[in-house]
Amino acid sequence: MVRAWYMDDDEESDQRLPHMSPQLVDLKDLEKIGVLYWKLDADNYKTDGKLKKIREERGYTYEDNITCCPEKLPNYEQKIKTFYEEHLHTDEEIRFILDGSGYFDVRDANDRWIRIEVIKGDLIVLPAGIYHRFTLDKNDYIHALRLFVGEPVWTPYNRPADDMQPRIDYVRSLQTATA
Ligand SMILES: CSCCC(=O)C(=O)O
Ligand SMILES: [Fe+2]
Repeated sequence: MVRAWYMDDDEESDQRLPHMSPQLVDLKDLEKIGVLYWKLDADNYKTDGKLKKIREERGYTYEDNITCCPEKLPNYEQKIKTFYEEHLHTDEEIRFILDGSGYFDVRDANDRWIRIEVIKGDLIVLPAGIYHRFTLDKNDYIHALRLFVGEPVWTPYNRPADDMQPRIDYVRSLQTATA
């Protein structure tokens, strides 16, 4: 099961540390803010049909993969910095972790940081318009599939991006969800 928690207030120390407060977050809480999660078999996903089914249901037609580690990611230092700047996208961010681990941080409805630990076999979908960021953990390694609906657009829009339509739509969806 995915592990998630509210982050502690320590903004000084290494982003790669867990920054775990005692307040845990469960899947239902993640669903309320539009974050979806599945546990799949990362060794057999090509043949067991489960990812295929999700892809068909959600229209994920595009796929490539990304390896984040100093040796494999071109422009590593810059990319790691960019991933950790608070941003949103106009589309879902979909990652299936094939190996390694890391943290996706997402803002909850009250603007508090929730840290989601992702490990091998985790498929996570962040909704369009959610403010978020990504960091590697102390193992400095993750290998993930990136999925997308149609031609991929990876552009991050750093906060503040409150006037963008996907942000407006996302905020509205939160209000409906909690009404
Ligand atoms: C887990 S994949 C690495 C991070 C990433 O692709 C992103 O933040 O866009
Ligand atoms: Fe992102």
